[in-house]
Amino acid sequence: MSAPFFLGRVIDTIYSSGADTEAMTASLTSLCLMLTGVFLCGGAANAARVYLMQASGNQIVRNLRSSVFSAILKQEVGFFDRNRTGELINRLSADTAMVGHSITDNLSDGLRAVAQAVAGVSMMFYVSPNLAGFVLMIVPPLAVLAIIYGRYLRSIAKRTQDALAQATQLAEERISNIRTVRAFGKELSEVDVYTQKTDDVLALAKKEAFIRAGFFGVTGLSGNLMILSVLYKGGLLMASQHMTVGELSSFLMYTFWVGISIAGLSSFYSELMKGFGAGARLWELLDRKPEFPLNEGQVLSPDQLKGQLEFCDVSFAYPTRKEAPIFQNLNLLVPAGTIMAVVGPSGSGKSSLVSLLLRLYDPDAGTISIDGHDIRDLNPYWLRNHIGTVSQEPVLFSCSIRDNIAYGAADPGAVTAEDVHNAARVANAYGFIQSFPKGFDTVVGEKGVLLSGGQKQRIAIARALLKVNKNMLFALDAENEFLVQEALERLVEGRTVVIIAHRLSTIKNADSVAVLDQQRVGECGQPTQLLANRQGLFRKLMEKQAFLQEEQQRALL
Ligand SMILES: Nc1ncnc2c1ncn2[C@@H]1O[C@H](COP(=O)(O)OP(=O)(O)OP(=O)(O)O)[C@@H](O)[C@H]1O
Repeated sequence: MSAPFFLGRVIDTIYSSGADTEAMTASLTSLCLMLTGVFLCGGAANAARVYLMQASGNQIVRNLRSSVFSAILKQEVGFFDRNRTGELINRLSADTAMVGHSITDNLSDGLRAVAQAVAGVSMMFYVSPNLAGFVLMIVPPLAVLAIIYGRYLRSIAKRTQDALAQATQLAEERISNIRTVRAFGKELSEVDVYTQKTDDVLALAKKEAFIRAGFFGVTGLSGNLMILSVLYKGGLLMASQHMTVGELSSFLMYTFWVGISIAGLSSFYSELMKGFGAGARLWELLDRKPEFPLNEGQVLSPDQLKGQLEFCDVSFAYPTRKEAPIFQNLNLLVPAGTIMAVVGPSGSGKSSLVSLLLRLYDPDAGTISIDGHDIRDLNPYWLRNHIGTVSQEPVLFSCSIRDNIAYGAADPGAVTAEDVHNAARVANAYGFIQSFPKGFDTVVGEKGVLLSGGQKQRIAIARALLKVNKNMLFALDAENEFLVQEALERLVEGRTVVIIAHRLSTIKNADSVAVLDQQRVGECGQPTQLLANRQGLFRKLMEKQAFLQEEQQRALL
């Protein structure tokens, strides 16, 4: 707005200088050329500013996303019991985008507004320090108001992102479990629940719009007040001959200019505060130290690792349910190279035992050791790499069967097609994979939903095979069909195995069996010996278990 004014002043100066027409034309031409240059340079500088801010902004968001993702993946399993997937996904996508916006596009516009305001205020002081001092008295109360407003906006942005995370959490859970939702015919009621959650977001957005409108109203009003004060005080100064008409009119122009800059600054400040609010949870995530390290600690050499496993006086309760102990003074010894079947009623803690062995959680008391080394001293990354697991419901990723199997290897990129085929053969998976039109390139769907339970297990066995290490331990919880069982037997040959057993046939193949009862190992010994004890826990459990076939029931009697 001040550019034409500037031009007018310059032309005025040239003509009033009394120079001859030729010189005037020459200076006017050079002035026009200079202004064209400035104009073009200004365009180029603006383009460069926008491009650089966008490019660096995208880089910042990318770095932020990757740091947040890395911080999430480093957390201990207990963290994931407390924080839900959809919520974390929301942090990773929506919160980072908001922070990104507030420090990129917005920052770029903000910097321009700051530069404009500084230039405008400087010119005001240049033209009349006296009048500028008077007009800018409005700034301190405006600044106080801005601080209060900023705090409120930050907290509302934080609450909005939290509400959005809740809605995303619900959507993620229902979409990823659509089969269950559909089986219960809950589609419509779920839509209602989701809409309610988004209503919370809307209510907060309305509040934000209201408070923002109020602040913008006040900043607009203060711009007008500045103009009024210029007219009032400037009029007085002019009357007392302390100011000329030209000075007052140029001062007024600069006041307009500063007023516009303040509007730009308000918008910038609002977005920045929203970004700070959205970022609060991100900084919390980034600063959170996992309860135990991921890749620190002792690493055993292959000849040190024999595979003897011992639970000694272990007491444990899940972090989210400290009041409900799962184990109390549990003791269990699995000699190297033997198979230990763990049995017990549902909820007795069989899977929890495996979680402790993998150090997904730490016991509250007692120790778990491998070849005499407390697993808390071992590098968790190394430990998990030496324990093969196949669970009852293995989770596959939504990529090809080949990629799913190769995932088991330390370096999936180095796995050859032959390695994958061999692993599939040993795991009894080769036949069914080849029967698919796309063979090993078949995509298995999210969590492997496009495969049957047994097929998933056999692919999981092939995946575990690629992780095989000479003296590895195994924790198994999968045995429901013959082909799976046969594959498992090949997988575990000669290794220390803890198997969560559901079938008598599996138990009979084990060297010993441990019965979990009342938060400890109630009975442990050879399966045949335990079966012979009619009053024993194992015998009673076997008699009770519905999965015992009639034939086996008779054999027991
Ligand atoms: N992540 C968790 N947080 C809190 N409690 C849990 C968690 N996982 C399991 N539990 C609780 O721990 C107890 C033991 O569960 P666990 O899964 O180890 O039993 P299980 O013997 O393997 O049962 P099942 O034979 O039914 O699979 C149960 O009461 C369960 O509710």
